[in-house]
Amino acid sequence: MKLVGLVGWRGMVGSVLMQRMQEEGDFAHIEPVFFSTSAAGGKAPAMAKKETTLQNANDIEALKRCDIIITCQGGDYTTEIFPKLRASGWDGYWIDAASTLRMEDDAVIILDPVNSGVIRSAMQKGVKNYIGGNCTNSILLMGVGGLFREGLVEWVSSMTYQAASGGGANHMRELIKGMGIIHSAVADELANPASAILEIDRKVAKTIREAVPREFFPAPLAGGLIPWIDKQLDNGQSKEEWKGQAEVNKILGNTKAIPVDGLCVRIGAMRCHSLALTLKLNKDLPLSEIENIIKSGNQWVKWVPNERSISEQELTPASITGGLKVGVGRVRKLNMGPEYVSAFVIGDQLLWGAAEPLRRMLRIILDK
Ligand SMILES: NC(=O)C1=CN([C@@H]2O[C@H](COP(=O)(O)OP(=O)(O)OC[C@H]3O[C@@H](n4cnc5c(N)ncnc54)[C@H](OP(=O)(O)O)[C@@H]3O)[C@@H](O)[C@H]2O)C=CC1
Ligand SMILES: N[C@@H](CC(=O)OP(=O)(O)O)C(=O)O
Repeated sequence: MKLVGLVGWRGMVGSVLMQRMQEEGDFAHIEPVFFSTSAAGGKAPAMAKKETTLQNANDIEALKRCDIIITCQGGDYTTEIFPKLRASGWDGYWIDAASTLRMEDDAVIILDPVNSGVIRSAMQKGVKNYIGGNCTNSILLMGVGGLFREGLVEWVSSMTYQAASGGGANHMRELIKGMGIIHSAVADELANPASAILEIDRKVAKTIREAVPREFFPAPLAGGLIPWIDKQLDNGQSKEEWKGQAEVNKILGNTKAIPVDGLCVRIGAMRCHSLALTLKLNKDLPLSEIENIIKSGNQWVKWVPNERSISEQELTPASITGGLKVGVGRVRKLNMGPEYVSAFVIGDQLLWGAAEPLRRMLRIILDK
């Protein structure tokens, strides 16, 4: 059995990964070795088999024993450890959730329901570095990958609504704390149906400005939004916006880049990212054909007809969170012309956006 090193397993992405690996029986096919940057020598989690002690995640010799390493420890860890590990002569498979290596020539961005051809051809060529994509891009392609597969997309504008979980566990906690603080500020007035709504609104606005915590987010997210995600680039894009075109085209293995651009916005959802898309197709296709192509993208597409009631119920974080289905709806022709099509895509960013492609890559390697 292959020795598989697991680094970052107790973090937020890592915990979702462990949960999914248990659900899918992945541990039956591997000999796991659990690593930690903070608790080496401690007890490994219950999924451990022979190796029940936590190994030091910074110990190159310990890592070198592994045939495959999966890490969700983050970009700093990858930057520090990966070059040393390769320099030591380690030739195993490196599967990583962090963005550090995504755009390297010797790395493939993994999203096998969309790019299994790219992955398999890289494996044949001996590529050993397989990196999970940015959550927003993975959800975009899980949703409307069928249109890209058919070569129909001339360009796409992607306006995003991204959940707090994209920042990490502390960001999710800050969002909930903020919601509680806002409620507490007007709990008495809310309990009284006769209280004046403008007074409630005044108190809420003051609370959002002055009392909602902003230790992790740069501005209050509860009751608000933040129209910037990640670093600022010289061309005015945020780094998150830049990743759209760079990663989507790399995932698809395109030689000629399809333009992908838009604004990325943080909203007060917990772990579902949503995207409002404008797609310019290179043909005027009937909507029924567009629907069939989108549905044929992969088995996780949850098609939602463009009708009010079902869209309100099914294309929401409440409906999508915690599951692998990626909702696609609001598909219609836009006033700009018959080739311009809208779509709303929504997915759990910790599943397809982070953990799921990693465990599926492990199975691809094990099955090869
Ligand atoms: N959040 C997201 O949406 C996405 C994240 N990623 C990538 O995954 C990486 C990991 O993200 P994420 O899982 O959110 O990071 P976390 O901060 O939740 O976890 C990272 C590590 O922090 C350490 N840690 C310290 N304190 C705690 C604690 N109280 N509970 C759990 N772990 C703790 C753990 O390492 P140890 O056990 O060694 O101490 C853990 O493995 C990111 O840096 C990013 O590169 C990729 C796609 C999406
Ligand atoms: N930046 C994403 C989450 C993330 O970790 O992305 P990446 O893996 O590209 O750094 C968000 O905030 O929603």
